[in-house]
Amino acid sequence: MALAHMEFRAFVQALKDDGDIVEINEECDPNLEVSAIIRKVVESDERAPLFNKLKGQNENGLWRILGAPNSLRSDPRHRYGRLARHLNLPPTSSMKEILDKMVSAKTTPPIPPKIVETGPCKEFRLTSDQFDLNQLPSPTLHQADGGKYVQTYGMFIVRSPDGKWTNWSIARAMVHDKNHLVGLVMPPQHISVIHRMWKELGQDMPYALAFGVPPAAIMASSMPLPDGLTEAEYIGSMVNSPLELVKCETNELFVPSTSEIVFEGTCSVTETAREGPFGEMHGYVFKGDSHFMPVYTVNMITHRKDPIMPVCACGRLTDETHTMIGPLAAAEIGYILKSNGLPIKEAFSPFESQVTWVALQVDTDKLRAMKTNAEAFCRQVGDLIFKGKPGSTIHRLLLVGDDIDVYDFKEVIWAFTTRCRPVMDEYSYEDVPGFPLIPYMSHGNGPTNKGGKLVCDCLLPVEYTTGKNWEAADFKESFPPELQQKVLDRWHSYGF
Ligand SMILES: Cc1cc2c3c(c1C)C(C)(C)C[C@@H](O)N3c1c(nc(O)[nH]c1=O)N2C[C@H](O)[C@H](O)[C@H](O)COP(=O)(O)O
Ligand SMILES: [K+]
Repeated sequence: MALAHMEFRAFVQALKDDGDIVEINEECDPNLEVSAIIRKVVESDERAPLFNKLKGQNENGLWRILGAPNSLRSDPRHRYGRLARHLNLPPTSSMKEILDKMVSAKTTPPIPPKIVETGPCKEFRLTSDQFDLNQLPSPTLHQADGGKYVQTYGMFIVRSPDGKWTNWSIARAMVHDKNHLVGLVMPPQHISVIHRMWKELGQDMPYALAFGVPPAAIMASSMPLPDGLTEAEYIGSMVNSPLELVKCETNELFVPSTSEIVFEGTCSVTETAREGPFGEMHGYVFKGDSHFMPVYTVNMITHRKDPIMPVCACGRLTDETHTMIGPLAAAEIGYILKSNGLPIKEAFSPFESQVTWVALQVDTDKLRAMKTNAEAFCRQVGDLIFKGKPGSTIHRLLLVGDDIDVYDFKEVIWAFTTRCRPVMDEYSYEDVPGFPLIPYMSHGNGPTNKGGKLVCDCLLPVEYTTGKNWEAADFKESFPPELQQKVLDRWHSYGF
């Protein structure tokens, strides 16, 4: 068996070994029952449900479902254990260690994938007359959804027409009919950039949609890595070994050879169909709210025996859209600011902000050495992030001092509510791309795709000049260390 971060089935086994899976062997209905269970799981950080028996499963077990593949564990010591298992890190890893791992390949040479002749994903092949996506256990995830969202944790593989850039990313897609999907393809995402390249050529875009890919790959698929970067070689470098890919049957693309399930086909550059609504990452389904999006033809399905389809039943906290989209964007944002010489130490997207904020911990010694001022510094940060793609899903950047742990929301919200004077300490951005999935954008008062962003200065003026001139009125800062130690040592003998 391969290592968990390199093969999905090994990953599922690792979760079982961690006692982090509940196997459900009684038949469940992919129409709402499965996602109701997953929703209850992710709203209570329960163990991940593996549905072994589903209505509509075919004679080769196509397919089972693993819900909540990358959500949180309730034990605080292993809170991010499922994410850690995606990256071959210890289950006790912190979010900082996980995100540091995700940016580690920025400074190591890419390791191109290795092409292999065949692999487990080729055990079964179904041509389009041999399957019906409506008969297979495609799940309906929220009762007001516009369709069966079969694609929520698979990896789209698309390549520029000149073959130079292969992009791996997650984007949602629902069943359109027995052999078609319709999916969200929206700017500035790379799948949309590459789709437009094919559209200019007047040719439909070949794609592969691989489900149950190496966990390290699905993490990078959800990260806004630079334009033109081929995730396969970034991941190879990150895990320090080449990914093994095998060629598709019906086009020139390559998929991870151990993928559980692979859909192959072309994405139309002319034909669109109604897509959505979908219970999305900010926790809302707006009834009847659909838009015309590109139609994907599924020409072939290949799969392993008894394959497992990973499913993210997204919505309110805390699921994969929160543990991945915000934090991975924060990792990229932090990297961009540091590589532009700005004194940023840590970057994180708090779940409690529904991952619409990124908190940036500032090295205030370095800040003071810059002899800058609040407006200039905040504008420098905002211009770098809000005008670029990695910041596209983020609407508030909070600058906080060295004493604030950005991975702890209690710390972030304390600094925000006490050090950032509303309006005066906030720098607005209206002439930048906005994130249309946030309800105050899609169903708000202003333009859907533009503006609504702020840089919030949660640094007090002294932090720019002479440094922190206060003590926190708390146990840690308002008592001499020896007294703190004495109290801790005697805590039980006092009677607590
Ligand atoms: C982890 C994860 C990420 C995403 C999504 C989901 C999950 C679970 C869905 C559950 C399917 C919900 C949907 O909102 N979804 C999604 C999406 N980006 C889109 O353009 N469209 C989408 O429908 N991302 C985020 C993208 O994956 C990242 O922004 C990534 O950076 C994109 O890659 P690239 O274009 O930067 O290469
Ligand atoms: K990506």
